[in-house]
Amino acid sequence: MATVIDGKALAKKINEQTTQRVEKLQADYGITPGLVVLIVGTDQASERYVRNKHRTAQRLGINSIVRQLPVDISEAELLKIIQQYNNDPTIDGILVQDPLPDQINEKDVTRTILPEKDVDGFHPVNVGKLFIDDSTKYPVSCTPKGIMTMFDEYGISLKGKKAVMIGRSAIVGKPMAALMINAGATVSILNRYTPDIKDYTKDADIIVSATGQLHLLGPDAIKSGAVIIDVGQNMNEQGHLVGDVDYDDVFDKVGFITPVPGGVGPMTIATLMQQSVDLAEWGMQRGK
Ligand SMILES: NC(=O)C1=CN([C@@H]2O[C@H](COP(=O)(O)OP(=O)(O)OC[C@H]3O[C@@H](n4cnc5c(N)ncnc54)[C@H](OP(=O)(O)O)[C@@H]3O)[C@@H](O)[C@H]2O)C=CC1
Ligand SMILES: Nc1nc(=O)c2c([nH]1)NC[C@@H]1CN(c3ccc(C(=O)N[C@@H](CCC(=O)O)C(=O)O)cc3)C=[N+]21
Repeated sequence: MATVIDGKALAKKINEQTTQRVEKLQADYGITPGLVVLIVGTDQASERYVRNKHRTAQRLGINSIVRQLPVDISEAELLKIIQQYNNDPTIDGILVQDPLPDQINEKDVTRTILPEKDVDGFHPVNVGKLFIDDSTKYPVSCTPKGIMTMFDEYGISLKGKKAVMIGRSAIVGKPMAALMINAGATVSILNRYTPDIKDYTKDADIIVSATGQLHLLGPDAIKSGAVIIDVGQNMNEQGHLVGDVDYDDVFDKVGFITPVPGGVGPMTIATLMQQSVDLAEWGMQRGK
């Protein structure tokens, strides 16, 4: 029998802790964590995620600012806006929502956000710290970090495990692989050119899938008792939100599985809130 990893319930628990931390920062130091989300253009899915983030932040007592920018904004203009928030002491975290239009080079954006305000953990300095498993405090991409919280909560150890990461993006695949390497797993990172992903997935103890491909994994692709973490957000043939994995078909075979919706998604948002407060606390400790 599979255990469902209930991301929604765990997110609620994390959000309660975050609320208490926000209250304490306010009571002890008169500080309210500030998060700014910049969204370029009017991608529907992006707008929905940003709305969710904004609502959650407000509920938790975080000062959340959402700025919708025109789809034809120049890169120079966007970088200037980021600089303004870099210099704004009321802002602790800056997030620029993916995807960005073609005229904007994502890496320029990533480099411009101060590492100390990089709530997504995308800045090269923070990515470098993750790869060297640095012992200081630094932000990490929220989706992979939230998945590590899920492993922890459900007593899933990575040490000595065979883990497969399907996808190699800067937001999910690479940082997730790094976290699993740091936790002692043996990690394979697959991409669209991997000739046959089953060669890897059928032996894996842990599979994290972040591809955005419907029906990527069925029961034939997985080992009995495997842990399945489904990051994908896809619309199926019936117009429902589903993951990369055929959930119902694999359910009886797996050990643990995250549902979509209600798995990784809510944990991404809870981790973003948690990390916004982390940045505010760390800033204060540095004597910002
Ligand atoms: N739940 C959440 O909180 C979040 C969900 N998502 C969702 O996760 C999915 C991935 O997002 P993101 O990482 O941003 O997407 P990207 O498009 O940046 O990356 C997708 C990755 O999947 C790989 N891939 C695509 N098809 C296959 C295949 N058939 N076999 C093996 N690898 C494949 C690509 O390979 P290649 O590099 O070779 O092109 C790429 O590395 C999306 O559905 C997105 O909506 C994303 C972020 C957060
Ligand atoms: N700079 C940046 N940082 C991000 O973290 C980032 C981004 N850009 N661009 C887009 C992706 C995607 N993403 C999601 C967040 C929450 C859900 C989520 O809450 N999903 C719900 C369903 C929500 C719904 O109803 O659509 C669930 O799975 O239960 C999904 C996806 C963050 N992203």
